[in-house]
Formats: sequence, structure tokens, C-alpha cells
Amino acid sequence: MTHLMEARGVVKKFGGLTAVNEVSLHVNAGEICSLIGPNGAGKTTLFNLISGVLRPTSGEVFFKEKSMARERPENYAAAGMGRTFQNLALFKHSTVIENLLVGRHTHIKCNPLESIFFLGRARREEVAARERVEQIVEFLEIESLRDKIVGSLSYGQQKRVELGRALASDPDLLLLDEIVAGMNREEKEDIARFILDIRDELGITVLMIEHDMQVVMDLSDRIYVLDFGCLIATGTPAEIMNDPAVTKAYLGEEAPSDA
Ligand SMILES: Nc1ncnc2c1ncn2[C@@H]1O[C@H](COP(=O)(O)OP(=O)(O)OP(=O)(O)O)[C@@H](O)[C@H]1O
Repeated sequence: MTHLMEARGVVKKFGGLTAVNEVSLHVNAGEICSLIGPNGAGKTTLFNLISGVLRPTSGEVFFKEKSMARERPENYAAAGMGRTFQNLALFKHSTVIENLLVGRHTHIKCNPLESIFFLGRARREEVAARERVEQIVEFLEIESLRDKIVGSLSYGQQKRVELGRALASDPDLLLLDEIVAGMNREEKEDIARFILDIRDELGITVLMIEHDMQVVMDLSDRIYVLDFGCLIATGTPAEIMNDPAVTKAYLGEEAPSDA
């Protein structure tokens, strides 16, 4: 089977520290996969390597079977990779709609002259962008927030807008970095439902870093576990829950035996 995204033997060193150590993983089209591990395990660094924010010290990332080694970071969205960030990456003084339109910019192909005079292709692209953004607003149930300034929204609402911004680029693979962190139970349940719908209704594959084990166990088809930069386990939620190496990484001790 060909993988939508594959990391092969990826290493990232920061000076003397090996943050990601020979990690190989893949995500198949249509899956929801999670990347978990204790604080400092290397999850965000690995996400940054997958999404082109960082270059690996060695190893390679493939997306749609193409090596991304020479791809410029700004081309990743157009290639079909969308992501959210652990710390919100929104324009706080702009409205929700304006933020979502920024996420749509990868689909704008008109040249500056067409854009200035708002003619032909520029007009068609603008109309298409606004239509798509309105669909996302409806999908994420944020109609009442559409004209609000992002900085005035609650943290949970802003996270939902950031999810919308990532969706606006129509990604094939969506990378979610701790999307439910800081949310209350109700907000988490809403986002969990949206993640399932993103896969089932929009057909978008998801790879997420998540500390909330309830969300991880409920949503994931497969889970990868990192510890000290190394991949220590991979499997279904049931397999991961019963893996002694995972318990040891989280609790710092061997899992109790059945005996
Ligand atoms: N730019 C950097 N320069 C130096 N060290 C870094 C850099 N980025 C990350 N690190 C180190 O790499 C290791 C992995 O960090 P990373 O943020 O990837 O872990 P994480 O699993 O995402 O942690 P958390 O769950 O706390 O977000 C840590 O020891 C961290 O201090």
C-alpha cells in the first residue's frame, strides 16, 4: 500500500541534543493517527519536520510518494498539507472570515495586475474563496462568530477558527498540534466530533499530537508513541493501552504484571 505521508529514518539534532532519533512512520489516506508521548519527547519537532518548518538532520519525508526534501516550506499548503499550531497562529485584529480567507490564499493564482483591477480570474477566485470559506463556517458551526474580531473570542472559539483556517486550504493531510489543549469538556467533545467529520465527510486524513488520552483513544485508528525522540510503540488504541513500554514511558516504571 502506498502511504499518503511517510517519514523514513528522520533525525533532528539541536547541537548535542537529538530531539528526533531515526523515526519512521506513515499515515494512510483516510486514517486518523495520533502521535503521543511525554513532554519533551520530540512530537512538535517531528511535526515541524513533517510540515517543512524544520529540515531533518538526516532521513526524509515523503508526501504523496514525493520526497519533500527540496520543497520550500511555503509550498507545503499548496501540496496538500494543512496544520494548526500549539500556540494559536491567527491574526488577532482581523475578523473570523478574514482569517479563514488567509487560509485560502494557496488557491489564489491570479497575478497582481489582475488582482488590482479585480477582473476576470481575480474576481472568480475571490468569489470561489468566499464560497468555500462560508462552507467551512457552516461546517464548524461558527456562523455567529463570522464577523467577530478573533482577539475578542474565547480560547476554545479561537482554536475552532484556527481549525477552519487550516481547512480553508483544502488539505489532503491535516496536522493538528494539541487542538483540544486548554478546552473545557464540552469544547473538546465538539472538536472530537469535528475531527471525525473532517475525515468522514470531507475525506481529509488526520495526524494529531494530543495529550488528552480520551480524545486519542476515542478517535485514533493507529497511535505512534515517542519517548526521548525515539519511536517506542505503534498500534491500535487497545494495543497501545496494554503496551508495557508505553506505561513505563508515562509513569517511569514497568507496568504491573497480571500475575
Ligand atoms: N529549536 C530548538 N532548539 C533546541 N532544542 C529544542 C528546540 N526545539 C525543541 N528542542 C528540544 O527538543 C526536545 C523535544 O522537544 P519537542 O517540543 O519536540 O517535544 P514535545 O514532545 O513536543 O513536547 P511537549 O509535549 O512538551 O510539547 C526537547 O528537549 C526540547 O527542549
